[in-house]
Amino acid sequence: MADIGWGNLTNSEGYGRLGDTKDDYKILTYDDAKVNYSTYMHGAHAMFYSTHDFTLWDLYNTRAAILMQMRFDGLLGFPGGLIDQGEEDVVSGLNRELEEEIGLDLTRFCIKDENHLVSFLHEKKNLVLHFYAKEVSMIEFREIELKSLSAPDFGSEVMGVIRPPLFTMGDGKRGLPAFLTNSFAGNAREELVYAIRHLKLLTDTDLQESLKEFEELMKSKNSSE
Ligand SMILES: O=c1[nH]cnc2c1ncn2[C@@H]1O[C@H](COP(=O)(O)OP(=O)(O)O)[C@@H](O)[C@H]1O
Repeated sequence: MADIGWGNLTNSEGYGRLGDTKDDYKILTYDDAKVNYSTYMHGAHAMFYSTHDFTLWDLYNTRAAILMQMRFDGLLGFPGGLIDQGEEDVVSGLNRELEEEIGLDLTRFCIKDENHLVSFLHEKKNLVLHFYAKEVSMIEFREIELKSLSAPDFGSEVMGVIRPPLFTMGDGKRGLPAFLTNSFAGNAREELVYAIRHLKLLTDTDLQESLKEFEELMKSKNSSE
């Protein structure tokens, strides 16, 4: 394919380059990230979720609705992005991205520091990624989801919102294990798993089993390529 270059993306495309491994990301405290890594590029993403008790086909408890998105680049991720230089702070930058990407009503659902869940350092990319999670009611979740269709970035930077399945089907593979084999932006997969574990959206045993099946699926996927 002809090299069409990066144009306006030249200065930021390196942050999203593929090939990261799980080990490239180290957990940092929020304070450490802000105080000791202030010269690094910072990015922030948010997970809106609502627990619910719906059982699909009288079989699978869906447990929680989580909002993720299909991005312009074919990767799955959470809404958010890089914090522009000159932006007051990380959450202000994140809320700006959320308004653009999912049309979030900031008067009701804006992200605050207290929603911070975890931060990661990618030393080689000089990048710090912050991750936030906000619980809303199921009615509010539906409202956020529907409003995303009329967000400024819908259809261009964001191709649609999706909900990851949290259950595992009878074959032990389809459902969450298969979902996790998709391609994710940055460390969005690890963030999703971290949130499921720390917000106790699945039991430790169920999550461990899903992760084991996911590893198996990845092995067979890689060996068939
Ligand atoms: O959901 C996510 N979780 C964690 N990292 C992500 C997620 N989405 C994108 N990234 C990473 O965050 C950085 C910023 O990418 P993003 O495309 O969100 O920002 P931008 O729209 O401001 O360029 C890149 O390193 C990308 O790989």
